[in-house]
Amino acid sequence: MATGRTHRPATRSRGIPEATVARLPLYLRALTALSERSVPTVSSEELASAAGVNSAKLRKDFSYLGSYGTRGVGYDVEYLVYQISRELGLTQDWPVVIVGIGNLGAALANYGGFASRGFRVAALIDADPAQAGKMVAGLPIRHTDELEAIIEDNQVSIGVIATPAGAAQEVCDRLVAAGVTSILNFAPTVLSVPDGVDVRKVDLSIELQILAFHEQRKAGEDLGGAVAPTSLPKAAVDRSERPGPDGDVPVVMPA
Ligand SMILES: NC(=O)c1ccc[n+]([C@@H]2O[C@H](COP(=O)([O-])OP(=O)(O)OC[C@H]3O[C@@H](n4cnc5c(N)ncnc54)[C@H](O)[C@@H]3O)[C@@H](O)[C@H]2O)c1
Repeated sequence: MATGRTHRPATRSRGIPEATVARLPLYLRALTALSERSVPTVSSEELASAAGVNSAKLRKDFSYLGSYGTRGVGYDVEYLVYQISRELGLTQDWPVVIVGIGNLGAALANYGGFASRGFRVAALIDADPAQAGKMVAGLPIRHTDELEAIIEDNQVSIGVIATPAGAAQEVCDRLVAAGVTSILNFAPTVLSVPDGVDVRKVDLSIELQILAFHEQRKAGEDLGGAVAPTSLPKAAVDRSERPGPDGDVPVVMPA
C-alpha cells in the first residue's frame, strides 16, 4: 500500500504560489468567456470581478506569470488565455482515466467540458464484470483487470476516482503503481499517496454543509443571533473562517 505525505508544498517549481495556481483556472474561465465574445482587452478590475477575485490579488498573481498589462488599456485577452493555458499545462493533451463508472463516473464521462479544456477521457474502468463492454459517452467500459495496461498504453498521468469510498485507496494504489501521478478523488475518503503524487478532492456535500452553516447564521441574525451553529462538522466550520468569495477556496480541494 502506498504511504507517505498527503500534503503538498506551498509553491511549485517555478515559484508560483499554490494559491495563485488555484486561481488561474478562475481567470482562464473568465478570459475564455471574453475571448468567445471577441473582447480584445480587459482591465484588471473587470477581470477580477468576472473571476470573483480582488483586483490587487489578480495583479499580484499575473506578476508571477510576467504579465503586467498596459496602463490605460489593460490585459490582452488572447495572450493571457495562452499564457495561463501554458502555465496550467493545457496546451497539451492530457489523457485521463475515470475509475468507477456508476452514476457519478458516467456523468463525468459525459461531461463535454473536459475535452474542450485539453483533457481527453482515454478510458472508463469499472470492477463490475457486468458493466464491461457497455458504452458510455462513446467509450466501452473496461474491466479493472486491464487497469495497468490501459495506463501504460495511453500514457495516462491523471486518474479520476469515482468508486465507493471503501474501494478508493486500493484503486488509488493501483493507479499510482501503474504510473499515474495526479488523482482527482470524488470518493468521500482521504487518500494516502507517496511523494510526487498530487491528489485533489471534490466533495459537494462539504460545500453544501458550508452553505448550510451560513444559512443557519443568517437565520440566527434575523432572529437577533439566537441560533448557534452547533450541529456542523468541524471541517465546515474551519472552512467558513477562511477568506470569502475571492477565489481563495476553490470547490476542488487539496486532499
Ligand atoms: N464528491 C462529490 O461531490 C460526490 C458526489 C456524488 C457521489 N460521490 C461519491 O462518488 C462515488 C460514486 O458514487 P456513485 O453514485 O456514482 O456510485 P455508484 O454505486 O453508482 O457507482 C460506483 C461504481 O464504482 C464501481 N466500483 C466499485 N468498486 C470498484 C473498484 N474497486 N474498482 C473500480 N470500480 C469499482 C461500481 O461497480 C460502480 O459502478 C461514491 O464514493 C460517492 O460517495 C461524490
